Amino acid sequence: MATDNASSQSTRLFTREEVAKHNKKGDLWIIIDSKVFDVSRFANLHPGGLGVLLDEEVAGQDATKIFYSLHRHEVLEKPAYARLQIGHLKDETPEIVSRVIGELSTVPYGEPTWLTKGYYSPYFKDSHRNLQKAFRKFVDEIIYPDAQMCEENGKRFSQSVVDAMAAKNINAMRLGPGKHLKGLTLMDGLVQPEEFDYFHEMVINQEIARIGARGYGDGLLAGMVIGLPPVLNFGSDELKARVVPEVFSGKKFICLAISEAFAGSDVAGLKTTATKTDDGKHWIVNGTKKWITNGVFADYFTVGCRTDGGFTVILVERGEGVETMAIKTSYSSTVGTAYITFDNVKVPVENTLGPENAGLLVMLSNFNHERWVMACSSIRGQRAIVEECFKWANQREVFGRPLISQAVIRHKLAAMIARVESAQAWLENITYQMTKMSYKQQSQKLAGQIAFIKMYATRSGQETARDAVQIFGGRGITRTGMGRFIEHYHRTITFDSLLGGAEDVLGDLGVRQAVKQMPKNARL
Ligand code: HEM
Repeated sequence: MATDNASSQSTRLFTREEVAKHNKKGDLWIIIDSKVFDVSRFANLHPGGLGVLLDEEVAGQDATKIFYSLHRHEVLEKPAYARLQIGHLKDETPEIVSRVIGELSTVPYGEPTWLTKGYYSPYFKDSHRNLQKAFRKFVDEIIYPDAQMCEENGKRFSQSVVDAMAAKNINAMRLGPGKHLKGLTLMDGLVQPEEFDYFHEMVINQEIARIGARGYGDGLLAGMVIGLPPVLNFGSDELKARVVPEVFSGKKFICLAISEAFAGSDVAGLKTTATKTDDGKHWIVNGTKKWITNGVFADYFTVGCRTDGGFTVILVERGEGVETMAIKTSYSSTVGTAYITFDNVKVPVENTLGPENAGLLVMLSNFNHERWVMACSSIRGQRAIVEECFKWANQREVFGRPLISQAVIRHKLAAMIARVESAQAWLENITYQMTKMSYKQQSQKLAGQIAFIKMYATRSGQETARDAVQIFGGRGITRTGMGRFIEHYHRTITFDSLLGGAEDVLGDLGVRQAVKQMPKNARL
């Protein structure tokens, strides 16, 4: 994503006849979208080989069509390649535009309806639209380049990105509406803390999901999104006053440490223990945790522990007895997914989150919001894949015709569009309900709906991933080039389907919730 810098490279003007004279090894020009490139020296270095550039339909010719069937437009935006442009054709102007930072996509279904020109929505007000506009620019400019780099090199986000987010209080907004926003200037004052609602939060979640870097998306403080709420909602005032500002400002990192090799969705089966010292002033925590997002670099761990009378949540600080090791998963190590061991870790009892032995409640109270956040991101990630497929199907030619002219491809696109549109519409409805309900009402009335939408979002995402690979063919399983976002999505969508509860567990939860509401007198 960048501005169209190639077209400003040179103002030299050529005719097609002039370009055609440069058609041999050592003197080789080509035309791409009315821009003239001198590839004489580059040809030997061309990743696709020299031979293809010497083809009589390419050398000295207009190679626009063939170029775009083999390369993403971003290739021409890379400085190393952009500088091959020596001018452009007289009386012709480029047709293909680069994606401009911060702008909306004009590809059909590339944006949800509320962001598509000519459509309406009852949910989004000016403050949502203003936030979306400013935040998209922020994501394109600051987060996207870092995401692409880190996803590749496996390192965690650059601190400058987190600092920039903190300066606009984006980290605080990711925790949703609530008292924690009081007195903060949100996105340079675009939204007032008291008007910030779940639709604003949806905007933040969905814009971040556009970066096409699933691992980095989780690496960028997903641990805070799930690990800090128990501190905010159940921590003592002293604990909150110390920990929350450190985390919001990006100076310290936090993660949620519940799942273990012994138990995942089955919270009651956890084995990590916390026992009180004789003087009652400390907990001694022992055990292991697995698949902990951001655990590798976390300073704080919101840990689910077995205690004498049940289950208690305790905030453990990195220190003696805490070891974290990176787990290699199928997304990149930029996430900081950890295996954690707690070996006789001494924690002040003041770090207990919520009442002793009421830890299940502490955890459950967070699950709905966490799953809703995941649904927001997953649905937006799915839409980005629909856009990729739509573009590819239009620009790719097979058997002399665009791919989109094949009924089987249109059929796949139809199913993809229907899935993402229905998921987004359902999500907006649930979000609207959330804006009208207290947290308690949400737990009573929306736990099932949220479980279902999370299940539907990730199940439909996996179908879309499979269809997208079929549309892209070999490119859909290749990490670089045309299909790189498809390959990435196909590899990482499985994460969405497991985090926050596996699909079957969520589906079952939703039905069990509904059974509880079943009227006793209902009969066929
Ligand atoms: C300024 C002109 C060009 C530049 C800068 C360029 C650059 C590249 C780059 C960076 C790749 C690696 C794959 C990727 O990152 O997408 C590539 C692959 C390739 N290029 Fe080019 N290219 C140019 C023109 C052409 C033209 C005109 C053809 C016409 C046949 C061509 C044919 C290929 C082929 C066949 C591949 C391999 C594609 C694959 O593995 O799927 N390139 N090119």
